[in-house]
Amino acid sequence: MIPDEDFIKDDRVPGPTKEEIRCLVLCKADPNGGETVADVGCGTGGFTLEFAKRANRVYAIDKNPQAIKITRENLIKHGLGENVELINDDAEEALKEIGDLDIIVIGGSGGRLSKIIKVGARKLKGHGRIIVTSILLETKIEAIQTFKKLGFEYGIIDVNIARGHPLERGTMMLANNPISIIWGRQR
Ligand SMILES: C[S@@+](CC[C@H](N)C(=O)[O-])C[C@H]1O[C@@H](n2cnc3c(N)ncnc32)[C@H](O)[C@@H]1O
Repeated sequence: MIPDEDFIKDDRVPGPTKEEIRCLVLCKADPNGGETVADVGCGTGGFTLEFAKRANRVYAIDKNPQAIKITRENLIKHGLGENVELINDDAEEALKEIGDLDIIVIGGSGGRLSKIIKVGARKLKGHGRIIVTSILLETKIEAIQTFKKLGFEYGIIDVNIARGHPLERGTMMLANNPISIIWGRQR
């Protein structure tokens, strides 16, 4: 897993998704090397880089051109990118244009989550899965409701991570913001 501090960051682009959360998303996505993956709302490329190392092909999609630029820079910094296509477009439009997918990770939806999941679901191969990360209560409810409507199996975890920070007298545990991971797959 790539440490958070090894990513190039930008004030105009949120991310990277914290290392421990990337780890759990990979666990739920369970890539074995042969998959085609879409990282929807790639931001700084947190998921894009991890999947570039573990899947066959990755589409990194973001509507913010600065996010695409930073993701490209992070791929280059880490010697990755040969199997990555960067797409600067809105998620729904981009997903319509690309081929079949095994894994879709959604880290940003701009209030269009339900639509994005539905468009993405049409591209999923039989065993395909969609993983959503969410900091908003409303987003996780929307994800679950959409998976239910699609007849998908689904699951959710809330993750609260506290990292140890060394102080003079000991180690202080500092909490990160809680985040939810919601996943769905065809039955
Ligand atoms: C929280 S950031 C994702 C961080 C990323 N997972 C990382 O590790 O750097 C969310 C991103 O989603 C993008 N986004 C939001 N709505 C979108 C949409 N409808 N289509 C494409 N990108 C979108 C934003 O531009 C932003 O860069």
